Amino acid sequence: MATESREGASSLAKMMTDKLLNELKASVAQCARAATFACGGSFPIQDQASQDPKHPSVRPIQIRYDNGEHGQLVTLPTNGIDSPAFQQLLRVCTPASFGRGGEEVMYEEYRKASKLGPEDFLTSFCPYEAGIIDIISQLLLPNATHEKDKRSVRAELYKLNVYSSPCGRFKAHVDTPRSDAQFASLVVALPVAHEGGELVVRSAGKQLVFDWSTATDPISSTLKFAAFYSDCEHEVLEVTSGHRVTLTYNLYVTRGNGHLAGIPSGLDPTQLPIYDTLKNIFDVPSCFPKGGMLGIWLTHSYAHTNGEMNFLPSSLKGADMMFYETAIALGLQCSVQPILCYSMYADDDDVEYAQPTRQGFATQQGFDEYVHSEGCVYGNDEDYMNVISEWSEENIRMDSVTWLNEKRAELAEPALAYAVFGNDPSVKTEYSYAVLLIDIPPSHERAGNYALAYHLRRPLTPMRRSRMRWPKSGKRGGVYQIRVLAIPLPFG
Ligand SMILES: O=C(O)CCC(=O)C(=O)O
Ligand SMILES: [Fe+2]
Repeated sequence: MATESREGASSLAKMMTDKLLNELKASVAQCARAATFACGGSFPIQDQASQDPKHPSVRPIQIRYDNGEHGQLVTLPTNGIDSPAFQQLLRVCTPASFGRGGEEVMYEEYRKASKLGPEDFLTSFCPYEAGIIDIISQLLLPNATHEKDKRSVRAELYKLNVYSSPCGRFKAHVDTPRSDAQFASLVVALPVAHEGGELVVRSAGKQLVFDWSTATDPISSTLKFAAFYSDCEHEVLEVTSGHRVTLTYNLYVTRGNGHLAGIPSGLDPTQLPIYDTLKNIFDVPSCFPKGGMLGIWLTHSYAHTNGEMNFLPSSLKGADMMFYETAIALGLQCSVQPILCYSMYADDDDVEYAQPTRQGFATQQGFDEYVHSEGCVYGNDEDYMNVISEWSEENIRMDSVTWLNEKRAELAEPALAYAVFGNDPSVKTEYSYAVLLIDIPPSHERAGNYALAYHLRRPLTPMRRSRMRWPKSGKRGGVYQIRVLAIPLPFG
């Protein structure tokens, strides 16, 4: 009888845990879907720019350039497309290339546009002054509230581009990041009459269309903009009439004091959509009574294998930042870690389908330095396992973590390179994924933690190292300068 009631209680606890975990998984999926990956807006153009926050406007935009003999000035929209100054601007622009496989190529089927580089022109337009950088900071770069060093956005003017009819276009692509600190791109559409040329931005199966055609605004007295994360695919559809003239900016995350962009961090983590769902797990003592580990595969790509530039967790974006903030607000220890999913026993799907964007850095550095400094190479399975295990301080098993979402193969980053010598000598690369691991304390340690934690804005529970040890960074004397936690993929 006693045994029966114990079994009954434990299956009830399991049902409860499953129910709460399913709610949490649905919430994680929902947050990732709803998370912002792009934003945009517009400003009327007036001779006197308005500082009124409810009705902001910008002044006409001046572009100064050199026609080879004299300095020239175009003011938009004042100088229409028939004006000599605008026509000359079109003539001094040169055909725009795009990057493919590490090379700059010209191929009009793919991209038909012309450009001026930032050394070839000056503009009076300033995205900071217009308030655009403030908007981007708030929507695309929320700060972690407990971090001392706040993050800011640095916008760097990249190009003036002209997409003209007929056939002006840029087919679907992902921008090449100019550095590991680049997290997004900004496009500002100048007031020049055109039709077509919509900018389509896609992320995780969702898409946003920014239609800046001036068909409904013939005098085109509006300035429009869009910003999107660097890992978003985007394209410029064909321009069907006129000229679509844009300024593009690369957006970098920098350390700032939180006020550079004029945005005090107004984020209240208890209002985040996932807060209540995660909190439910803690309120129920039968959920993870002895504690546990929750894992979330991060939903954006980060330069997480670059020890110097990754700025994690500060550079977390969108839904990832939301999960991190929520865990911290609940007083939980959590950590962003690279996880090396090595593929010795599993099939190589993850590696084959991965499309890493920063292959050069980690591969070259890892390989060269390993061979030179250690003077040895590895070729058989046993040695391969040695490399992997030397890299990780402690292997944890995948099944010791309760995963709340699926990993996306395209978010893998190259983490480890090594030489294989034999009949067919080659260099192999292993990839890692960035994950957020959240440590759940046993139920008797949980009560009341979150209220105090939210107040203090820092985790209260110490990380229980007996269960999981975090690799130290730069363990291999700076040879790799990246931290790796190796987890064997489950068989099959
Ligand atoms: O002009 C645009 O809207 C986007 C251009 C673009 O994708 C690029 O310059 O990489
Ligand atoms: Fe682009």
